[in-house]
Amino acid sequence: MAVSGLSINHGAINIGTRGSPLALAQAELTKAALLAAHPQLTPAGVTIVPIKTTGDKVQDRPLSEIGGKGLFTKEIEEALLDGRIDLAVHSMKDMPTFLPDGLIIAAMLEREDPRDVLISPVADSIETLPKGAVVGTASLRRQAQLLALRPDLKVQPLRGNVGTRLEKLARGEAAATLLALAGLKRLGRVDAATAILSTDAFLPAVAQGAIGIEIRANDPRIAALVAPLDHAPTTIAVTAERACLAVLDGSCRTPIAAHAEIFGTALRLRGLVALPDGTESHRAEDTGNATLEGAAALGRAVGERLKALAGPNFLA
Ligand SMILES: NCc1[nH]cc(CCC(=O)O)c1CC(=O)O
Repeated sequence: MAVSGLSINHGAINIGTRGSPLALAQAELTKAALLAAHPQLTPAGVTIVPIKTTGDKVQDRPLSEIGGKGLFTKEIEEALLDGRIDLAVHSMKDMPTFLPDGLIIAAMLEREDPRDVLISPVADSIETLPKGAVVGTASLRRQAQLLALRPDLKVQPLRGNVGTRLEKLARGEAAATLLALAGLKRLGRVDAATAILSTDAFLPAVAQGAIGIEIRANDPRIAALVAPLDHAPTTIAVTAERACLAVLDGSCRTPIAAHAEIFGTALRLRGLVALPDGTESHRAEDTGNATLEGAAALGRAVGERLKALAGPNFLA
């Protein structure tokens, strides 16, 4: 490692992350995992560096309108390429399908529960929401699946970090919202959940609940450091989901969901593409080998099936 004139920096590790409470909680989880895996590391030797991203600055418009994915990662990836940080901790759900040259996802922590939850002060399920009620969500995937179940509901954007959204809901800005259970768990706010939605009724986003660790592709020191943090079943499942997304990723305005599960040596992947208004959707499902190669092949196969089912205009 280079030693500059003033700062002697042998082995200090900088972890880049967004500054939201959820992102910081995920960075702390990663730091704790690093310290547990490497007794020679000290808490003072591992620094969490919060970085503001475009996605954090824009609060007034749906992210799908400003360019969707990448908005939460660009500035962090620049810091990684510059050497200001050594690893970046991301919600894999927010990661673009393709990474910039020179960066790789070197490890994924064990996935948290991938399901979505309903949060509502006025109803205990999607079915019992009042007719025509307003549901706050900026996610087209959630909007499409919700409107398929309840075409009478109105969907409005509800932005901000998880805490802000819960506050907006409590103030009556919407009758309900939908959030990832994983985020609530990591924030210690599972108490806010009204109902957990089964993956059969509500297919999760690609990689929902998974935390990825991104590093420079040419940094063997950091690669060795994060290797023990990788949870292979999570990486296999998320590889299948992201391979499916890569086939379909024509437009960030097309709602896409995909969820992979391991049963012994088998990997099952279910995928969905839908219109944002919920009036049309297509599902595909297949099973492959629960290996990295099997996952990539399965993801591509399910993606191609969905593409064929949906037709060219759908994904345009
Ligand atoms: N798009 C924001 C985002 N990115 C990751 C999570 C939750 C944690 C996860 O899915 O891993 C959330 C909030 C939400 O969708 O409720």
